[in-house]
Amino acid sequence: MTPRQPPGVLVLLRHGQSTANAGGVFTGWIDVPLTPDGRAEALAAGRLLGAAGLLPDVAHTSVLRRSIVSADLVLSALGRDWIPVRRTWRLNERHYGALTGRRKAEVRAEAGEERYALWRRSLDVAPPPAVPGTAPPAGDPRYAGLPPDARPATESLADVQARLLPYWADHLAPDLARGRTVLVVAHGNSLRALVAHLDALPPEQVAALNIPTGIPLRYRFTPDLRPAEPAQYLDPEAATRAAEAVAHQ
Ligand SMILES: O=C(O)[C@@H](CO)OP(=O)(O)O
Repeated sequence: MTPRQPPGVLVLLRHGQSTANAGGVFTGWIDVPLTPDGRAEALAAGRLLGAAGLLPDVAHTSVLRRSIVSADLVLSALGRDWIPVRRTWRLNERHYGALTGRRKAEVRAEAGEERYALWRRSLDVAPPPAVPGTAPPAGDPRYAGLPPDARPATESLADVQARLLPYWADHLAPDLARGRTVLVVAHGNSLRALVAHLDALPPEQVAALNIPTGIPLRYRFTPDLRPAEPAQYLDPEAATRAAEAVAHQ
């Protein structure tokens, strides 16, 4: 029997700061660009990966440009623009329903602290659905091939997990099983959904989980693709500070 290859390393990265992040706006599936600071964060993430000797063999992004451009910047900083990159709507940010495009401070004042926290961080509560035709995927050609039952009007974090886990099983896990270093550049809530799954977090820990922009999070695995140790941010102090800032938005 040939011995199994040791699994590869997974690096999760939330895109750099977007214009909506900077403006305190619920983003979801809106396709906003990075700010200049966000571009700098992505380049710095590339340098952190290089310093840690983590050179991606393959990358995966959502179909939203803040993740696409962040991945491009990371790979260019590493001189690895040539690796294969796959894009999927399954890594998109959580669809924020009727909150999409609204200012967070305004929603919090209207809905109250408790509902605001449930909408942002609970596992099961989805925001109210978007009025049909007012938010992507409506009218956006990148989603033209999505079947009607995969076109969200809102999503809870559990809904995000349900659409993301097939991608983990079909693409991310097989890349890792082949020993590849796998870079996933995605979003605050799609990464919360993946981390909650990988770390088997109970709902109360999911509610307290915040992912900072632009700081790589490294996972090493056992042969059956369970985390071999707690995942590590490549800049832990900056990650703690930035995650607290996200929590208090
Ligand atoms: O607006 C969003 O789509 C997300 C991530 O930016 O925000 P939050 O951290 O409130 O879930």
